[in-house]
Amino acid sequence: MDLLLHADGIHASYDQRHILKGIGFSLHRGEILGLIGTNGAGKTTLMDVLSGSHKHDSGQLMLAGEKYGPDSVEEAQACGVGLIPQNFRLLPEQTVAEAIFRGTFQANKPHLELRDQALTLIRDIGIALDPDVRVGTLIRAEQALVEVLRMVAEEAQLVIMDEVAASLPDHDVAVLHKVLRMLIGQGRAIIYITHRLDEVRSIAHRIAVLRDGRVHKTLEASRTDVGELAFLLLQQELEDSARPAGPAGGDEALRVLKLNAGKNVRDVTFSVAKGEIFGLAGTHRSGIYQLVEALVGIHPISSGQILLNGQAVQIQSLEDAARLRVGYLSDAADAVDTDASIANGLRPGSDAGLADLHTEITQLRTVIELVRRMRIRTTNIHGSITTLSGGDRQKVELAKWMSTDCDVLILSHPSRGIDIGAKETVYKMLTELSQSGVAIILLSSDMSELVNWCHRIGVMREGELVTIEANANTNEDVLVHHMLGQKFDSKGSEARRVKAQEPGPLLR
Ligand SMILES: Nc1ncnc2c1ncn2[C@@H]1O[C@H](COP(=O)(O)OP(=O)(O)OP(=O)(O)O)[C@@H](O)[C@H]1O
Repeated sequence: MDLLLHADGIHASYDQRHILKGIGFSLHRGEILGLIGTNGAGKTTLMDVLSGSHKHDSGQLMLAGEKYGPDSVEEAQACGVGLIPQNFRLLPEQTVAEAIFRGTFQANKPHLELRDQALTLIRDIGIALDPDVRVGTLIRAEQALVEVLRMVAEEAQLVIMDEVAASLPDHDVAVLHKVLRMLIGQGRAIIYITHRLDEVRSIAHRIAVLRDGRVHKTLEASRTDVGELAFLLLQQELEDSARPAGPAGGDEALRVLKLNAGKNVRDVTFSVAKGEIFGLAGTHRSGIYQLVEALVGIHPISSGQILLNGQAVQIQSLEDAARLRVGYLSDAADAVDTDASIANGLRPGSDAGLADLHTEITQLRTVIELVRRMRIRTTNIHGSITTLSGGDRQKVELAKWMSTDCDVLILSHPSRGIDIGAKETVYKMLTELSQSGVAIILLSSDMSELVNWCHRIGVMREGELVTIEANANTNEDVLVHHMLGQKFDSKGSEARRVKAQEPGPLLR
């Protein structure tokens, strides 16, 4: 194969903190290199170096046989290197055609010409996207495809994808993978970062395991398995988490009665007990997001009732929800308060200025314990949240909600961006929280997570709650079947991501 990129002895740091400690690897045209590593291992830093947003201190990069070391994103782009970050940088008001050509030399062409070119690209790739719709109205899977098309329009030879599939359901991940295989068929190369080990095995040719700023090992994807990858990452076997045994059995904490919210939530009725973890599954257009947003007052309710501890309540804003002790962790990219320090982000109530010395010390002990337990990589808990890796920021946000005094806690994709080791901790903490009597509603696109973590799982499709499954009577395939409204048999969870090749709505 034709060598595209070679990295040798790459070192990089932030504020005197040595992050990359001599990275070496190579990448060929037509190849997908999976990159895995625990939170804070240095994956994003390495990608920032390659895509021109962070300068390395020493070491050598060669791209297509030439010395490479971009000083800016634009320079990297001109050399054929493009990055798709986890939080897409799309402007919601732009049309698909404008978004595809944004930042390219073609962006100033007349609208109709851009539209025709976008249509050709869309057709060549074989996906179903309307070039005239605004990107703000697309679901995340469609936005991911727009970002991929932007790479094609930029004529990127090396495409870097940083956790792009996080929080996408399996059938959308399968479509994305299909498009990526098409891109490498055209001679491009891809670096694919993910925390999902089954996914990386199904898409990558080789997998590089990054540990503490170094490439610890590179493996052929076809010759490894999830167990070996987990061991290489964590240096220990992954614990088998037991599925919740039996129903939660507490008194009712929340009851939702014939709730209607626009056309996306129709006649939804369910209840969640104290101490229960209640999962919610559904595609991006199923109405699950509007349902939870209606429960916390973000999305207006047209009719129906919400009862908390048997009392009917009106929740018209997030403030109402907080007053009624209903917490909500959304999975929106802008949810993290970037001005806060790590300690303040983790502190329950977090009004540090008013605390007496004793309270302050107790709170700091709690913060230090959380940092240790959740394996947050930091040398300074008073430093800004922005100095944390993406996964560690998510842990701070999650820990804050878990230590807030709520009766009902709604968590949307709580493990997004969190590595497999810390995921186990998250599950233990959620279990402890539910055992203390909190009712938890968990939205996830990861069916294994729902099955492993939840007492019962409700599935929404086309605005309706089509089933509520008791944990003991369900599995991932049954949930996907209800989500899509069609039979689905993956023959085992590890193959699920590879086999979900049914032409979904995204493919033509
Ligand atoms: N802007 C910054 N300033 C200071 N330190 C930073 C900054 N960005 C990242 N770091 C530190 O660099 C280390 C590596 O972070 P990086 O984001 O590369 O990790 P990662 O492997 O991508 O993690 P994740 O899986 O959580 O995304 C972390 O310990 C983080 O605290």
